[in-house]
Amino acid sequence: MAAGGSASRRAQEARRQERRLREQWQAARQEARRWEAASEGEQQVAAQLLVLREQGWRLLVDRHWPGTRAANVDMLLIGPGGVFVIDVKNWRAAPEICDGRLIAGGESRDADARKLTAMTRTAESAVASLGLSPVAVRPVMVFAGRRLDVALGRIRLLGEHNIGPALVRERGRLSAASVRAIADHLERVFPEYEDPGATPSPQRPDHPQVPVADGLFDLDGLVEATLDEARQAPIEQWMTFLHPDQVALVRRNWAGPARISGPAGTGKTVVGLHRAAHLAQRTNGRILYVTFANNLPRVQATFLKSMAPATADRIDFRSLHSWAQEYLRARGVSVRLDKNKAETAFFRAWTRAGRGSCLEEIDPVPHYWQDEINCVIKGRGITSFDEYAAVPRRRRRSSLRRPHRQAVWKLYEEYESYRAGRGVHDFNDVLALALAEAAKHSGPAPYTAVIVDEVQDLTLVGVRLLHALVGNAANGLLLIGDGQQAVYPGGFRLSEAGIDVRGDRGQVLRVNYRNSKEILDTALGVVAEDTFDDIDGLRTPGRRDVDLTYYDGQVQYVVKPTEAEHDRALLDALRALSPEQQADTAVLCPSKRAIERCHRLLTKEGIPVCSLEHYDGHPVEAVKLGSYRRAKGLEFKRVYLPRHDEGLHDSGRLLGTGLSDDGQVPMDRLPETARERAELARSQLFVAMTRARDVLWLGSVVPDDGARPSDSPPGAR
Ligand SMILES: Nc1ncnc2c1ncn2[C@@H]1O[C@H](COP(=O)(O)OP(=O)(O)OP(=O)(O)O)[C@@H](O)[C@H]1O
Repeated sequence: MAAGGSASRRAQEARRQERRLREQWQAARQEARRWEAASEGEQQVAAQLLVLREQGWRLLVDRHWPGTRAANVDMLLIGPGGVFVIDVKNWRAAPEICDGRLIAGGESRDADARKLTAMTRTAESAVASLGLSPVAVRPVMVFAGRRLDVALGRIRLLGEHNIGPALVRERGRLSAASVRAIADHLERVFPEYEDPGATPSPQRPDHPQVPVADGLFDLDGLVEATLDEARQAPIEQWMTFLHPDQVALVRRNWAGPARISGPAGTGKTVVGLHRAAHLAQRTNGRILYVTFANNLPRVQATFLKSMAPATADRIDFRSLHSWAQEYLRARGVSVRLDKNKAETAFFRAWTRAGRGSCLEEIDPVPHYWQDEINCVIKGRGITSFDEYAAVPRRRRRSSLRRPHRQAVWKLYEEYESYRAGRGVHDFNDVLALALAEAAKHSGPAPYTAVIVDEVQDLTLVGVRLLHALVGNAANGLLLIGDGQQAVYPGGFRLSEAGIDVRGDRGQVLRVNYRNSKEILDTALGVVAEDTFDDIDGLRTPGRRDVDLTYYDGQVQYVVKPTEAEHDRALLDALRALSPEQQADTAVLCPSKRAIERCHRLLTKEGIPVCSLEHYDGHPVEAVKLGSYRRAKGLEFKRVYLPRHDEGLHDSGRLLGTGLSDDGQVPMDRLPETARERAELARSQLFVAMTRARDVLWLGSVVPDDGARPSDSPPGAR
């Protein structure tokens, strides 16, 4: 279609809108004039808002504020954009914001702002029972006869002529049925106001006493806003409605650090995001929302911006290490993070102190010992051998006697000496330096609240660092995670970080909103035998009880005798998807090598690919491709796991031990470190599988003479 054609259609539509709005405006003016109780300013504002009624909004005027003896709420407006608590001001002087304070005519008007915020909390509580998140309830101060649009913390200050267009422009979050149900509910909770001291008015409702000004209606603004709104997609359901238990967590007052746990897909991140927005609405400070992974903060920031745009600029979404580096730089502490040089330092140390030592008898793979240094020694901030000799090595399977620990310590000291000699830091050093800096810091905390998502992936030092930023302040630290989804070696307990989340400060979510029974059962089957220790010290069986809400969804097993046939089946399945379907599809692989291979396959076939490293949550018409680890915290309608069971066999394979790599070696006969590796590989596969909403595609290569049964791949048994 030529551009001219669509421009003229748009102009026609705008003219139609304008006619309709003119008629609605006339009717609205008549109606507003009948409200004798309302002040002149209120009548004028009401007339502007009544026009919105034709667009699906409900306006409740002059309501009693429940819980008070005789206070009223000027207006409640409920529509596609949410619930708005409106206070109308007819001030002689123009409102101004100075240093975060509301001023008019040189006088502070903060009391008015506080009162409106308190009214909004009453409305929030009223709709929480319907599952409406506080992000959907917003306070608005409207100034009769003025034009303005500014924010004062959570409150939006709008001129009489700006309010209509501003509200129509809000992204659609409530359906017509929800608007009706919420408005009916609020009508009951906020009954009509009857002024106890008022003398009966002599005026008759149909005798207009207060003239409502003509010609001030912002027709152009409203037409433009209506057209804009029609172009916007509505936001996701979960960005407005939660389970009442989730809303309760979002709004809860915790006296100190708190924790939310629960199996995969139970809405932990959803609660975390709503909580971040809620805290940003209630305080003036900044909120830090941290995860271990680099890609997740971008996606979460995108979601939050759609969900609660007014709070977005006060919430920092960061990965822990990038945040820590920036924190150090801002304090003038020099950091020379160099992953490659640190890696070289380790291998030099291994050559000198590891190779040929008693460590090789336990596990000949240097990476196992590199993990020991990273996750156990440095990850826990251990600086003396005595400490290391006594430490419980959580989630590490090998039992190390004193001579082994001495050998590890020697390797650690060699590594540190090489690393320091090269003048570089590793990732653990960055966190340790930041922790030292945070411990020194006095004065106001840089953040009002810190929310940590996927906390099980952090090290003990990482958690201590984030705790140091807010201490035990009320509503300060919230830790969200699930020990079953730990994808890195090692571990810690919250008590070791000095964090106490006993009683109501440890909450568990149990309802899965993401996976169908078939998909979840398949995923749980992978980790069924793996009892895990969570960060609160609780031992939990691998197969957990989960309540399900989502029933559509299927697992597709594709078993082919050769790699070529397997790859062809994958490509055929992906090519059969429409571009919109591809946009909600992920291909996940256990290793970098497997990702590179898949990337070549897909691009050669002309299938558009977006690396998970670059995905930021905005829809892209391309298949997402990345590692199991990078898929953490994300979800897709369709998830493809090519050769999904190979990682399991590789991890069980024992280098130099003579054990077979066909996966048939009984688990209890595998050496401890191989069992640990296999367990970690299963956790990663579990995470990848639980990313699938509608379709989980599990590919396997089993040669015709293969030892493995062809109807049910091992990963799925
Ligand atoms: N109250 C709700 N109503 C409907 N859907 C919900 C609700 N809560 C969460 N969801 C849906 O469930 C999905 C999973 O939520 P979320 O990602 O927060 O779970 P999670 O527990 O953090 O998962 P994981 O630990 O596997 O990363 C969300 O994408 C959202 O679509």
